[in-house]
Amino acid sequence: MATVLDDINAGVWEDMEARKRLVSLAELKDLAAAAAPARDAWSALGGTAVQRDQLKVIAEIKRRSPSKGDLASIVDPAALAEQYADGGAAVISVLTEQRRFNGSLADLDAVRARVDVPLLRKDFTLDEYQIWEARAHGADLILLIVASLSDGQLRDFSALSRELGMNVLVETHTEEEIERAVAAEARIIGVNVRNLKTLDVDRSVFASLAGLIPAQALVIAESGVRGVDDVTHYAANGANAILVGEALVSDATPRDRIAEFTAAGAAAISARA
Ligand SMILES: O=P(O)(O)OC[C@@H](O)[C@@H](O)c1c[nH]c2ccccc12
Repeated sequence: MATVLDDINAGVWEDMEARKRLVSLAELKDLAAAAAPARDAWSALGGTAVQRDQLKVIAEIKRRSPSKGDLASIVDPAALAEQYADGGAAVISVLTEQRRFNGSLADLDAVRARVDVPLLRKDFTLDEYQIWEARAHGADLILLIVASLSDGQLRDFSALSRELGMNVLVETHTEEEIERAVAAEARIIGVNVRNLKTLDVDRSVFASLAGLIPAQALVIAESGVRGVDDVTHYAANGANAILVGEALVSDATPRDRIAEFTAAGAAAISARA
């Protein structure tokens, strides 16, 4: 039976085929070559040992989702990004998937023009075309979802991203997916507590899997942050960073929320040490 993820990926392919007819790979490569060099998301996320006592926040710009429906209209994504940056977000995630999340590359362009923090192009990466596209539009970090890719694709897509100066966030949801991420030499590994095949959220998945990730890698807790209790829970169980969407886009003062999450995370990490 087709999963939710299969359906999303099918739409992503169709939309990408349409974009390929408008912008050739050769044109994208020229745009990527002309873009300012990628920013260092690894360092921003505290990849250097010194900063591992902090909890970094990856703040996401997300209008809607298949699980929650409409979350926020976000007429001015750049203004939201500015609030995220002011609040101390280490990285800003911009959802560019159109059909289910109502995002676009135009959102990425608008955010890139406004803020200096590293940007994650958040999409369902299925083809190298999207990696060139990400770089051409100013992304510094891309998402690879293990459940959607073969081992060969994981390795090839990671290698291309690195050649373009970008980092890769490799997303997992099971023990086997973590093994595959590690085998592909992923340095930034996310555990999504939302199962993309069913959309069920189970926050306990993070605590049961985070310990399987090698110490050199950065561990990102993805999804399900409602407030400081969830932040504390993820930080206490080994997160170096959290990826937060809904709680920030539906908050009147996302800037303050990020500062609050950062403080709660640091407190939980010092209690764990
Ligand atoms: O809104 P939340 O529950 O804070 O979740 C954010 C982020 O983790 C979620 O948007 C996400 C995680 N992995 C993804 C892959 C594709 C699209 C979206 C996602």
